Amino acid sequence: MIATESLSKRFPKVTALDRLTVDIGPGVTGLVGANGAGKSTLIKILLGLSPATEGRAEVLGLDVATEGAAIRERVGYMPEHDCLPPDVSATEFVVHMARMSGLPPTAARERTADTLRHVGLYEERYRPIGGYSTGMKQRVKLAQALVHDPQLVFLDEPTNGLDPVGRDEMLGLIRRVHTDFGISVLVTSHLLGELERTCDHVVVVDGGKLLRASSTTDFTQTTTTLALEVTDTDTHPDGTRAVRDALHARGVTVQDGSGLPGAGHVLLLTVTAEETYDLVRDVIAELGLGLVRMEQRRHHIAEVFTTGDGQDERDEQRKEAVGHGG
Ligand SMILES: Nc1ncnc2c1ncn2[C@@H]1O[C@H](COP(=O)(O)OP(=O)(O)OP(=O)(O)O)[C@@H](O)[C@H]1O
Repeated sequence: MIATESLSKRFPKVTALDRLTVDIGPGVTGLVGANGAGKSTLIKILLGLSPATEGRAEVLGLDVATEGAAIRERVGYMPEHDCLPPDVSATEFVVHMARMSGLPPTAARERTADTLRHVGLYEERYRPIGGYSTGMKQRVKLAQALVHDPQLVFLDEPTNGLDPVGRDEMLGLIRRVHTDFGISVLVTSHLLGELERTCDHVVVVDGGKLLRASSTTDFTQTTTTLALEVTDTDTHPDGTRAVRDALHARGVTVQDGSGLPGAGHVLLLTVTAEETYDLVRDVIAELGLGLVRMEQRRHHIAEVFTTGDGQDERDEQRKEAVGHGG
């Protein structure tokens, strides 16, 4: 759906995108990064609204440098900032946007009614937008991005300004944009946890650079830690040590987790493949020990942000994003 190759955007004082190469397929993809990471800049380049300084990019096989208009016909865009006229109703506004994208009057009205219903605006749709809550405004912005039945939508921070309930509702809507209509979605957020729940794929950018791109399950599975606690027996008075030695002998790296508060005799091991679980089960059975606890500590995407040098000015934002995202 989207392919970029060494894409850079330099402003006089800042490099917003730095040789970004990424491929994004169909489905719901999250573009994650702290404020200023370059997400909005990337979206504007992909829509053909802002030229890249270097590199190239394609959206739906169309070149962003030369085919911006064709891209915007096929792609919906929900901008980050409030851009709605306060004195017209949602219906009037969305019909207008549908007409702007080339739909004839009747089709524009029908599509508007369907789309507003889909995003959860009913009677309120006839009232002026100026009196809407933030959540309702976000829904109108989403509706105008969908009304011309695009193949792909770019949603820039759609949960901004929403309370937790509003956020969950918006994330549910975004999921349904794909499942109900087959429209692929690129959604940005600085809140990592919410994209982890909503997206099939996640692309993480930091300081304009690609930090990581993979499926959401890869993100979480490859970093799963297993906490393990076993009983002691007469044969193995220190069951924890026996398991650790046996797992070591089979090439599994095990850490002693007993230093952790309240952890007791706990071993921590990194699960790299499905077979690790079988191996653990076999080792415990062979030693004749009882299993007290086997618990997954699922790591979050947020952790990709904690592996850097931890020194630059983006740190505070990362921490904030991690804190809100879990
Ligand atoms: N028109 C511009 N002129 C100069 N600098 C810009 C311009 N647009 C963006 N930038 C800078 O480029 C960097 C990336 O900005 P961008 O808006 O793409 O980030 P973002 O990840 O979308 O964050 P946010 O969610 O805060 O918008 C920032 O340092 C920003 O200040």
